[in-house]
Amino acid sequence: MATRVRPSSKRCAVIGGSGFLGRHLVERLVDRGYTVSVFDIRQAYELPGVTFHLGDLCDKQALLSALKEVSVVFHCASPAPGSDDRSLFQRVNVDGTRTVIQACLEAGVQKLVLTSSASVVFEGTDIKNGKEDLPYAKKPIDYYTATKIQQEKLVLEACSKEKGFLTVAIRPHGIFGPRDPQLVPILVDSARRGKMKFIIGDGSNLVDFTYVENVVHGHILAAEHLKADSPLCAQAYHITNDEPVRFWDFMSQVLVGLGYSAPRLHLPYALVYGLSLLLWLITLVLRPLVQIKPTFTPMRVALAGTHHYYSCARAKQDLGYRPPVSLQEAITRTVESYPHLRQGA
Ligand SMILES: NC(=O)c1ccc[n+]([C@@H]2O[C@H](COP(=O)([O-])OP(=O)(O)OC[C@H]3O[C@@H](n4cnc5c(N)ncnc54)[C@H](O)[C@@H]3O)[C@@H](O)[C@H]2O)c1
Ligand SMILES: CC(C)=CCC[C@@H](C)[C@H]1CC[C@H]2C3=C(CC[C@]12C)[C@@]1(C)CC[C@H](O)[C@@H](C(=O)O)[C@@H]1CC3
Repeated sequence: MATRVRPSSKRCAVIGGSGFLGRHLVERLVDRGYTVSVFDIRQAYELPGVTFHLGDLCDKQALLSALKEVSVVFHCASPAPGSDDRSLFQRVNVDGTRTVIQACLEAGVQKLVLTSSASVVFEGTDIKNGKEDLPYAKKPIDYYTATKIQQEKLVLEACSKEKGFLTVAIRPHGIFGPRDPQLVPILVDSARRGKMKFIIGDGSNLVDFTYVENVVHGHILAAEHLKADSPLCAQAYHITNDEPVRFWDFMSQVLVGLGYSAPRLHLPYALVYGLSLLLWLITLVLRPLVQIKPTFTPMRVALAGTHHYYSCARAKQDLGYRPPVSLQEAITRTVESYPHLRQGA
């Protein structure tokens, strides 16, 4: 009978390790002495000591070959949140996560750390200092959020001390930093097309934007503190910068830092939200004839015009989490990392 080699606790796999968060996580894990395997549908870079396994996480056999002798799995793969492909979200975030859990159990993985999202409780209305015990959104604002909820439930329900398989979910919010393909590039694209002149609402709404290295720190703390006798088992943790900021001040700082004008004119929130819903309906009706990708989707407008910031007290207490990089330092580093997106570049 073959004996299963006990995996080293420093051998881990990052599913989605070619992505924005995944790559930062891989780099930090390597710095901390972990042996890292990346599993992704694409290879975005090379790094000494990191092995790449190309495959779709819905394919259990492909996953199994990447998880050999791995003790910790970080699952941070997802289709891009801006997509409106409902079946893709269902296939990857829900069915695929079931496959990831199954593969982890078969491969003898001991810990699974899921990158969830604070948006799992967001329904488009204000959240102020939200704690992890807020109920999941009953009317999720888009397919991305709906499937992130199902994904988180699957992973937390799979936690089993009897099976020696422990799970935890990290809920970051508004991740930004160098190489982010979303926030800064979409913002700059909107500014270049003259769409960033307006502030949606009165501009006083507070939100969390979280520096990518702080999010990585939260993931690694969670993996290292997750033990059978710890309070982490089957729990979700908000990881934020712990410095809520006015949405429009943050956007303005990034824009001005890159040489663009800050938005100044105010538009009523209800009007812009209504228009974004109307536009979304029109794009749905016209989809068989023409593909339109609106900049101001109902989700983005809701995020831009409401309060949504979260307490990370639970992470502070159970993980000893403190954000290593302050918001100001994070904005400076981020702006400096995008010379190609500067005005006139
Ligand atoms: N960016 C944010 O603001 C934010 C905030 C909260 C939570 N999250 C979560 O963090 C995680 C990482 O987000 P990101 O911003 O780095 O996204 P990203 O798009 O940069 O990375 C996702 C990675 O997953 C891979 N992937 C997608 N489908 C796959 C599949 N079927 N099989 C294998 N790999 C697949 C992609 O190729 C990509 O490399 C996601 O789970 C996302 O829901 C992101
Ligand atoms: C309306 C406007 C000014 C648009 C430009 C910036 C947006 C592209 C950007 C602002 C807040 C961002 C955000 C996300 C995507 C990009 C933004 C809408 C997420 C929806 C990405 C997916 C994550 O899970 C969400 C989270 O909970 O952290 C993000 C929330 C903030």
